[in-house]
Amino acid sequence: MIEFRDVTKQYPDGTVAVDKLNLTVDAGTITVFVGPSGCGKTTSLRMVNRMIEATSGTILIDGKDIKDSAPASLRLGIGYVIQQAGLFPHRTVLDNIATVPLLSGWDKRKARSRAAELLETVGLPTEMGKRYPVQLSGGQQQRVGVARALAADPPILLMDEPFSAVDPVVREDLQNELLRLQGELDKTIVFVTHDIDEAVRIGEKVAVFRKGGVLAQYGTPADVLRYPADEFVASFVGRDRGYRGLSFLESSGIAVDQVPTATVGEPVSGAGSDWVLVLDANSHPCGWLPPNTTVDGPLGSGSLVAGGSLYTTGTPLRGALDAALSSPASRGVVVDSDGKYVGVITARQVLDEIEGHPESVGKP
Ligand SMILES: Nc1ncnc2c1ncn2[C@@H]1O[C@H](COP(=O)(O)OP(=O)(O)OP(=O)(O)O)[C@@H](O)[C@H]1O
Repeated sequence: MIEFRDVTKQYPDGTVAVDKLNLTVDAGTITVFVGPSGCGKTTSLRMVNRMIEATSGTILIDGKDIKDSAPASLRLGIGYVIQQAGLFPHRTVLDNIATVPLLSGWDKRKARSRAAELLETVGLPTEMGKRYPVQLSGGQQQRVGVARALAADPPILLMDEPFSAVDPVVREDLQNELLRLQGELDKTIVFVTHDIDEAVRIGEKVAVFRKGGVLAQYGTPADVLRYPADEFVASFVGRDRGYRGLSFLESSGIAVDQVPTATVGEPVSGAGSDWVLVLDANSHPCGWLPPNTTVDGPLGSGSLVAGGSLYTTGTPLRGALDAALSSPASRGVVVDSDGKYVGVITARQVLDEIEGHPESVGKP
């Protein structure tokens, strides 16, 4: 657990970067500091490992004032990941990852074998260990940066805009990877970003900062989206916050309808005036047959119109709305957790479900 108690940082030129910050980061969670540029996120983060010293106030880690630990020994328990990974260009990937274990006195063999293990943990092939950072893509470098921060198995990980230099697709991969890793490692992670989408995606708690290093709101992503504390937070999280909030609204009991179905490889009995949903032999949806399509003989996949996205029961309603809106038949296909067809829903049904939900988005 990390506690900020009345923490203020004023730089020598008089800039107050962080103003009386009070906040507790729970152990084993991902807490995201988010806010516009210059609002004190990085300064707050770097005060935790004493790369920046607070002007006043106290920071406690597991109840212990960080000022009572020498910065070098404090940092052994705190991994640090920065934008563009910050790898040493003249060291191989393996030696980059082994940096902290070597500094802590491990022998070279043990440090390298730990590094090889970590490459795998972050989803990179071991052969990559021999390469130099310049021979890796941006996303791969970021993974190495994460591996390096994890090398000494620190309980705390500080991540400063770690994924902001990669393209959106790689970024999503890295976010998923971080969530997967956290499921296994259970670290206390503080993650800085200026991107609200990233914040609500990966944060269990989100701290929204405003200019002058003032904490505007601290809560779960769902709370920040549904009940922004003030106008600043409301405008920072954006006008589509209602739609984003659907990410947190789940429905296990949404009522579904049925449509005519056909199976690939079998004859279609009596094409009618409605869309026909085509399934494979295991009941997984493959696509749609438009109304009044005649099929001679067994149904091949060539005559199908691609389906929209699928909605898995029990997952957030945002997926249900997307399935309904992206379906050529104007009905979203609902599947169970094994991907088997359950039924269909219209956008209207999803909206009715949202409106009837006690936690409905935007309703206090
Ligand atoms: N060494 C410094 N000397 C003086 N002012 C500084 C120094 N470092 C940061 N600042 C100022 O402190 C404020 C907070 O900066 P900080 O880097 O913590 O913000 P941030 O929210 O992380 O911003 P960004 O998203 O742009 O990185 C800014 O106004 C910045 O200009």
